[in-house]
Amino acid sequence: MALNAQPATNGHADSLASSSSLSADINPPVTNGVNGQSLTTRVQVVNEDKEFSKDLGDHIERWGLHNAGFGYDVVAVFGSQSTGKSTLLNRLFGTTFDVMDESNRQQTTKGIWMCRAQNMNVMVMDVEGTDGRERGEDQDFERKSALFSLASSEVLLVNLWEHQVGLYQGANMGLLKTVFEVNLGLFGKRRLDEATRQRTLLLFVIRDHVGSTPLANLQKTLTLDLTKIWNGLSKPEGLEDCQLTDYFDLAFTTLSHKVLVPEKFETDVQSLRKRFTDRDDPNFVFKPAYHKRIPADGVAHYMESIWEQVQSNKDLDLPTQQELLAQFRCDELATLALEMFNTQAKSVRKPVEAGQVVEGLGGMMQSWKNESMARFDRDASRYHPGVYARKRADLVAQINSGLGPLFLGQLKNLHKFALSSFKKEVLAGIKGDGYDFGEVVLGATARNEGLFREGATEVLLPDTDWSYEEELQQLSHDISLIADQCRADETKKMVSNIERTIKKQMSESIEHSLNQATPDMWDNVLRTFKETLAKAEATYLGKATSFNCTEEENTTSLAILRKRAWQALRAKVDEQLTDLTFLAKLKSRFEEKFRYDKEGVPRVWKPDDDVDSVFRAARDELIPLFSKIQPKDRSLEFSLPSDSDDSTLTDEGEFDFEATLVVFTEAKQADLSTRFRRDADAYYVEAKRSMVSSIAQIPTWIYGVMVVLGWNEAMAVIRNPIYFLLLLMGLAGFYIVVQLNLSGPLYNVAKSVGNEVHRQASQRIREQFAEPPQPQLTRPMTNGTSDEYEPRRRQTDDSRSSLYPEKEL
Ligand SMILES: Nc1nc2c(ncn2[C@@H]2O[C@H](COP(=O)(O)OP(=O)(O)OP(=O)(O)O)[C@@H](O)[C@H]2O)c(=O)[nH]1
Repeated sequence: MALNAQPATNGHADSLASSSSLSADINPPVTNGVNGQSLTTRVQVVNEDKEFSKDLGDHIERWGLHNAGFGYDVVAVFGSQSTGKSTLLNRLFGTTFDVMDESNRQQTTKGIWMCRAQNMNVMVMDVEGTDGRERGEDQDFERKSALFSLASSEVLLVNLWEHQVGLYQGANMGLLKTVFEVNLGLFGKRRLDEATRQRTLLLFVIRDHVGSTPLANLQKTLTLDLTKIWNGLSKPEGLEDCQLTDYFDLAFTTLSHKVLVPEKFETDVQSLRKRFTDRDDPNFVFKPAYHKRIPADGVAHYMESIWEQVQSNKDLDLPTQQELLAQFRCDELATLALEMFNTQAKSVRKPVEAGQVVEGLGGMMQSWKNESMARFDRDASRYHPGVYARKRADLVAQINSGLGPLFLGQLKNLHKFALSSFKKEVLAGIKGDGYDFGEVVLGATARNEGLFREGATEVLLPDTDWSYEEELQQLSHDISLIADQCRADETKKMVSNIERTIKKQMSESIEHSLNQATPDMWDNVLRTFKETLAKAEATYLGKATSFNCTEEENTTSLAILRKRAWQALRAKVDEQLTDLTFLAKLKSRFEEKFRYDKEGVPRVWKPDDDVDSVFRAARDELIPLFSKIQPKDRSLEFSLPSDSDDSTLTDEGEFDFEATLVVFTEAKQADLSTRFRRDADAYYVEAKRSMVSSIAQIPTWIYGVMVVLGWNEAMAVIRNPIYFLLLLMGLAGFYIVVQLNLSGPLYNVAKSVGNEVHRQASQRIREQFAEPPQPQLTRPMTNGTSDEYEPRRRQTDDSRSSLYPEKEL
């Protein structure tokens, strides 16, 4: 048979609908809007085939009790078949259970039904009547339903007719015996103390109370019967002396005859209802001690597992069931909380994976975690505390492990960001002049490590074993690597700058020394070089302290600096001693040596001078001097290790210092010598010629002859006053011209006058002796191509005849 869930539309519910007395207290069924169904929709929890409904959870949700926590109660009714149980429940709670049709008198309630009480957070269970005619001798269901109701309900209503009191069978004593027995099975296995012991209220409702036997008497009879049953039970070991009242509270009430005195019946129902609704009523039934402490959202699962246990005839241990329920529900709630967390965390997973530093990630992570934990705590904390604590710890661990990759990702991204920001800062800091490299690096390191630490602290959640120390150490290491690289670059730059300065400083002095080409030329060059290098090294060391360079780095850099300086010197020497420059230098130097004497006066070679040896000395002295860098003073010698390992800083191959000392190789020297000899030989020849010309001068004796022959003329000028006066005037004029420096202008004037006189004279002579002008020849008409030659031919022809007719005449 299928399980039912029916709204209150059954025709048998007319007795409820027609009840005017209840209408004042119980409002008409209200709907909760879920599929338009009534809040008082009932559900068959267990059907006739003893199958448990899968819909109970949905119904509890529909009844709006799902989130009630512990704020709900469960009441069940027991009693023989057709004793007005459903009628009573409907009257008391406004439920919609089926009521038997009077004309038919057939069993109506089959299995176990449940319905929510109207305007009350109460779940009401209508249990199939005992002594079921329909089930015959099937006592199994009776026992199982009793067990189930006892495990789930706080209050058990035991419904019986007044006339059944005192009877064993009629008063359901058999059923009650079963209840007591199963109760010992359920709760008796553990000796629970007063505080933790779960109690159940047995509320006996004596129907059709006529009034002749007062309630007190009926109560007494029933209590005696119950005690008798209890004492007759075989109790488990250790619980032999436990009393009925240790587990049950007994309460009794009567209801008047429904048919004979319906008004009185209604009044009794109303006052009984008050015991369920009015918390201030001294007989209020829903005492906290009766509550089974199952949160409302776990009721469906709890009841189902109870029924499974009951159905499979396994021992039912409620505390264990509660723990199992707690585990089940806590798992469910943890899954929900985790889903909620994952949905929230998903939004930042991508950017973090893509390498972005997500601002305020730690705050977000904490809030997701808090929200998810709050969601879990709200429902799960109502379950078994031990299970809840365990599951909570599991959930925290799961959430933390979900957040772990975000934490690590954020650390990685912060690392990357801090590293690149460090690099940028250092590069920006060392732009321009006047910076202290060490300070720039220290500042950038502190700032970016601080930045990382700040970001990492923000993302570090409190109740985790996470740490960012390792990543921070890695960052510091990477930063120092970059700083080292920058320092190496800076050092390189500095060495290059110093090298430039060295070049500038040495240049002029070296040029001068090489031009002088004195025997101590290399001494001067090396002295200048060493002084400049010493200054450069001092500059380097001064700057290197701010770079935080290590001793080793300084040694390497200085070695490079020395080598570069030496190479600069060599380059300068090479520049000054290119073939052409050197030949020119040789020439001028040779000229200087060969053509001028030590005082710089031009040499006049005399026949007895040893031109050849002077020439050879001048020629052969210079090339050896320049061919090797070799100072006269040995203390000025400079040396470098040939195998200095600076291949990282220069692109050059192997460095051989000794080779660099050689300016001209043997072959080069020979070549230069040959080329120079041609020029030098020319000077030699010139010197020889000048010797010859000096030999060809006027002999001295000629001057003696001239004095002897001119003696008379000189005497005549001295003795003649006119000649003498003219001589004096001439000398005076010469003196004035020399004193006033007029020799130049006078020379020019004289030259111009001379030129003019010469020109005039030439013209006169030409006029005097010139031939008469030639007549103009008419150019003949020709069409030939040789016009240019024609006049010349004619001129040649006519020269013999009529070209100058006057002359011929
Ligand atoms: N005499 C009398 N009859 C009643 C009383 N209450 C209900 N009845 C009648 O008893 C019959 C059975 O009522 P139900 O409420 O269906 O009884 P039940 O115990 O739920 O029956 P099952 O569910 O079949 O076990 C109906 O005809 C009712 O009208 C009452 O207080 N006194």
